[in-house]
This record gives sequence, C-alpha cells and structure tokens, in this order.
Amino acid sequence: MPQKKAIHFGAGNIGRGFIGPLLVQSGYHVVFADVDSHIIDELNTKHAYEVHILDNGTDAVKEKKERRESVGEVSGILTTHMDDVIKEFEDPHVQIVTTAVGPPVLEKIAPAIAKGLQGRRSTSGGVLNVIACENMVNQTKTLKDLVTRHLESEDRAWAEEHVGWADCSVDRIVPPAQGFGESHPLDVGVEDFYEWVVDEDALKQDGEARLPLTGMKLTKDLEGYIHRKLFTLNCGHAITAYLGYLKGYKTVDQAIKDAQIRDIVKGALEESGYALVKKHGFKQEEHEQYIQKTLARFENPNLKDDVSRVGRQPLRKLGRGDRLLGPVYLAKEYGIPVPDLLRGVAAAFLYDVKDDPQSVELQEKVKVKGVGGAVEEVTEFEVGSGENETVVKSYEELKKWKAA
Ligand SMILES: NC(=O)c1ccc[n+]([C@@H]2O[C@H](COP(=O)([O-])OP(=O)(O)OC[C@H]3O[C@@H](n4cnc5c(N)ncnc54)[C@H](O)[C@@H]3O)[C@@H](O)[C@H]2O)c1
Ligand SMILES: O=P(O)(O)OC[C@@H](O)[C@@H](O)[C@H](O)[C@H](O)CO
Repeated sequence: MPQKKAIHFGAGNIGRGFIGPLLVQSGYHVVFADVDSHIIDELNTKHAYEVHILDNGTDAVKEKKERRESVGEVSGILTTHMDDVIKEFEDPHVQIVTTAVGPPVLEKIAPAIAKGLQGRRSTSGGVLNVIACENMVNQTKTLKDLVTRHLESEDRAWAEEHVGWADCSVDRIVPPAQGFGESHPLDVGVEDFYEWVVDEDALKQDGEARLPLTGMKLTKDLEGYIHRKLFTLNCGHAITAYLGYLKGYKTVDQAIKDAQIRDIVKGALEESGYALVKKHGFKQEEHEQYIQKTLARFENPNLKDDVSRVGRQPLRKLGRGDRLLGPVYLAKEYGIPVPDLLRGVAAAFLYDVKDDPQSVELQEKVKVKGVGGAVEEVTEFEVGSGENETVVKSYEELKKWKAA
C-alpha cells in the first residue's frame, strides 16, 4: 500500500523536534513546507536527521548523556512555490496538515492552504484534518477563519464536508538547535517530556485518515488542557524570561535558579493554579505536582534555552487570553489575589530588546503614554484600578533590578 503523507508548515524547532517525528513514527512521510530554502534543500538532500533528547536527569547531566532518535521519510517544499504546495494537497495520500510557524504567520500561510484545498476539491481528494500547533487558544479555528476568507462558496462547502479543523495543546520545550555541527543543520535538541492533546470532536474521522497518531492524545475537554499548559508552563516560562532578562541572565535555567526570580514565578503559578483548579476542577494536589514538574523542566541546563526566545513578542504574550493576562483575568473571576502574576506582567513592560519589534513597540507605548497609560492600553486595566496600580508599583520596583 502506498505510504500515507502529511504536510507540515514550519520546519523549525517544534516542527522538526516534535510534530514531524511523531508523524513519521505513525507511518507518515512528512513534507515540510517552509520559506527557508536552506532547510528545504537539506531536507531534500538528506531526507533524514536526528533528534537529540537532552534529558535533565541528574546522572544524565553529570555524564552529559543524551539519547538520539533518527527521523527519516522527510522532504521539503517552499511555500513560495505555490504549484508545489497545490500538488501536495492534490495527492490523495496526504491525510493530515499541521502547522508550527508562530501565531503571526498563520495569516501568511492561509492563502497557500486555501489554494491547496481548492486543488484538492478539483481532484476529488478525500478527507483531511488540519491541526495548527501554535501556542494560543483556538489556533486552528483562527487558521480556519483565515483560510476561509480565501475560498469561494463552493470550495467552502466542500471544505466543511471534507476538512476537520482541530484545536490542540502542544507541549515540548525545543530551543533553536545548537552544537550539532555545520554538517547536521537539520538536527534538533529537545527535552524528553512531551504532550500533544487534540480536540476529538473537531476531527473528521474517516478510514485511513483516522487519528490519534502515536504520542497524540484526543480529548473532549481541550479547554482544560490548553489553559493548564498556557497558564502554567508558558506563563511561568515568560515570567522567568522577563525577570531573567532584567537580571542579565542568558538562559532560562540560569534565571530560574535565582531565588528571587523563582519565588515570583512559583507564586505566580500558584495564583494561576488556584484559578485553574476552580475553573476546571483539577485536583489541587495533582496540579501542585504539575507546577513542580514545570519548574523542574525550566531547570534543564542542557536545553540552554535563551530568555530572548522565550520572551519573544511580548505584546502577543500580553494578549487578553494569553499566558500572562489569561490567568490574571481568570483569577479575577474567583476573587483570587494575583500579586506575583502582576509582577510578571510588570516585568514584560520592562522587556527592552531592540531586535524584537514587539518589544520596541511596547517600549514606545511606555514612552508616549507613561507606564500607567501603557498598562491601561495593553491590559485593559484602567489607570486608577487596583490592578493597574499594582503593575505600576511592581514596574518601579523591578526597574531597580535592571539598574543594579
Ligand atoms: N519551540 C518550542 O518550545 C515550542 C513548543 C510548543 C509550541 N511552540 C509553538 O510552535 C510554533 C513555532 O515555534 P518554533 O519554536 O518552532 O519556531 P521556529 O522559528 O523555530 O519555527 C518556525 C518556522 O516557520 C517558518 N516560517 C516562517 N514564515 C513562514 C511562512 N510564511 N511559510 C512557511 N513557513 C514559515 C520559519 O522559517 C521556521 O522554520 C509557535 O507557535 C510556538 O509557540 C513552540
Ligand atoms: O513559542 P512562544 O513564543 O509562544 O513561547 C515561548 C516558549 O514559552 C514556548 O515555545 C515553550 O517552549 C513551549 O510552549 C513548550 O511547550
């Protein structure tokens, strides 16, 4: 039987280090679609690479042990070559389309996906599931809306019947590849832990295209999983990065070892945790273990994860439903005080990195409107409100860390 295929947009860290390998383990040939011609050329020359699992167990660290997994059955196309994209979508062996390009890039790949779906319809292609693996709530629904704008009504009707659009929660820390040598540009280093949870009800389950894949969990309660991950792992990660930046640390593991930073991060995760337990009915004890496990993941020294990667795009991270304000607003619903979460929000306003356009934009807002005004605009907590005042006070306190 000919091999089933997957198209994955974004041959970056999470694409090569997590989603691609799980698709391959599940028997798919993975066609990576990216704008990076160097990576695409390498994929089409080597058709294989290695994932280095940078275990953070004590012995492994001492002995610099690492496990490796070989990933074969991969190739690449450029998203700028529309004919190649359409040809892949027309291939009846393609059953799943995944993405890991970053939330702001979804609108850029939407026209290519729309053209691909038009081609698939015109060649009477079968059922397809699309899963966007981006760190945001409703990422695949967002992609569906963006793609639908490029479809005529008959194509839309076909897509409603033939395409499943499933949101998900995707979790594995994958920093940019480092130290594998110039002759291994596709290799990537990852942590051992992973979790990929997909909204079961949104999938089109049909014949060969049936899911889950190896390593994928299906759920009917995706909101609980995505909130737990985004408001714990990503929340703590972002606060560690912003506070780490203020103290001049380069990596997340260095920052989380600092007692002052750890106290704030732990406090923030406890505040967020009380809200998550109330909202989703998690068991308090199990959630505390989840927090402990999360902090241990940040400590992994082998990942060497740069605070600038984790802190990237602060305005996105300060979005109303995202990792910082999401738990703040959730806690507010239950009257839970959130001083450490608001310290984390304040730290984001101090993140001043010239080659990050969102950091530059945020600093400009602070310059033009003052801290309180900028906080009001971004967080929707009005000047004079308790939350706004707490963020401004924390901002002034944390500013001294930078000066020190
Ligand atoms: N790295 C992680 O630890 C991790 C974990 C979970 C989720 N995520 C999420 O996965 C997504 C990707 O993150 P990453 O760390 O892999 O980033 P990355 O920068 O390593 O990878 C993104 C890839 O998308 C490609 N790309 C950019 N524009 C494109 C376009 N127009 N068409 C096709 N490809 C394009 C880039 O060339 C790059 O290869 C983000 O949404 C992130 O939040 C990352
Ligand atoms: O990818 P971002 O910018 O949304 O967030 C940065 C990190 O927190 C993130 O990539 C984590 O490493 C990942 O979410 C772990 O599953």
